[in-house]
Amino acid sequence: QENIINRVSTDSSPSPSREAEFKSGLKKIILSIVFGVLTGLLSAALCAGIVHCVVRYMNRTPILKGPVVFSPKIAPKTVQSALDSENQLLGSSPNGKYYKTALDNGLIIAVKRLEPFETGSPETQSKSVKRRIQQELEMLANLRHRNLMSLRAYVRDSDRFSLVYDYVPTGSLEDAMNRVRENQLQLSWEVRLRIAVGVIKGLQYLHFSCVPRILHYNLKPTNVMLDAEFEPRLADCGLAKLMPNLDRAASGYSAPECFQNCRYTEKSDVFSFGVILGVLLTGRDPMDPFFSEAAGGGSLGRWLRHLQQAGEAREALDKSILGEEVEEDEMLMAVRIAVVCLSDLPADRPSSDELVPMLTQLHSF
Ligand SMILES: Nc1ncnc2c1ncn2[C@@H]1O[C@H](COP(=O)(O)OP(=O)(O)OP(=O)(O)O)[C@@H](O)[C@H]1O
Repeated sequence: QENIINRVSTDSSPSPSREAEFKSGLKKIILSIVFGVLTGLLSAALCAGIVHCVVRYMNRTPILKGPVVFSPKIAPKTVQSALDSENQLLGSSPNGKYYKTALDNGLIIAVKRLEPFETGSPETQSKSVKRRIQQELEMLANLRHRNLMSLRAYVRDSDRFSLVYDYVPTGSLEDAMNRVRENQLQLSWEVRLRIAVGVIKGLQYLHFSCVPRILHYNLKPTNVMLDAEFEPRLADCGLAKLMPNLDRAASGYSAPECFQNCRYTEKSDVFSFGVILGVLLTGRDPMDPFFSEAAGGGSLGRWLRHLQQAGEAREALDKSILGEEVEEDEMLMAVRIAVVCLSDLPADRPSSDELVPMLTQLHSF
């Protein structure tokens, strides 16, 4: 009987060789499952990547040839022939030139011919630059606001873009202020305030109503067109982004941070607005050598701040707009607004959204 019990007990425990066989089989099964799952995941990721690339390739913006027109009044053929004909130069800068020209149907347009955007670059790189510029221009063409110039059309030559806008016979704020300085034009405080309000409303639209928000990058009186009623319309919105060699240094309208750390925000546009408001109030050109010699000097902003802190802000005002006491109080309040817009630190400047009520409610102070 003891023999039988011994035999049963040795039969029920697996022999060491069978146990090892079992373990190695289990290992193989687990490894096959892990390998299978990994291969499946890798193939799925590869397929997804290929599909993604194909979809992106199919959806990418085609590089367009010939004029792209956003206005029913303009026939593409007439734009090309107008560009090729003799045109009158309106303005010039390192970024490009503005020409006046007439279409076959009599419509007069202003054409900004941007400087070549890239030279000597590899073909693929220049194609991606062209695509990026086209996308930006399509977005700019969708902007609609009474205080913005609308992009009517654009044409791409081999290495440069020409942008078509309405021609504004009354010219820019710079043209108007030059005539004011030469006593050829009188601009009342009421009109100057209307110009300031229109400019800030245009900026507010770019900063707060556009998605993604748009920065002007180059706000100055040559880029503020005035219609016959002196309603301002901002020109060249967002174009500076398309100009890699943008030269702002000499303008007198750029915020200090643009030179110090090349950081441009919507508060940098607000600084430029502050200079424009200062120009409207004082009648002076910010590049006037007067500012390098003036007390507290160096710039229009520092001079205004110095006079305001000394309680002498009235001294800064353009003599040709002084008159009624109520209006002068508004002007003095506007000097304070200009000074805060011209703060050295962007965070100390108000936003364009805050400035609209500040300026439109000046009458109620
Ligand atoms: N749509 C327009 N209608 C009439 N005149 C225009 C128009 N656009 C521009 N101008 C004229 O062109 C001038 C501006 O030219 P331009 O933009 O080349 O100079 P800028 O503003 O100094 O340069 P940038 O904007 O490239 O820094 C304006 O002062 C105005 O006289």
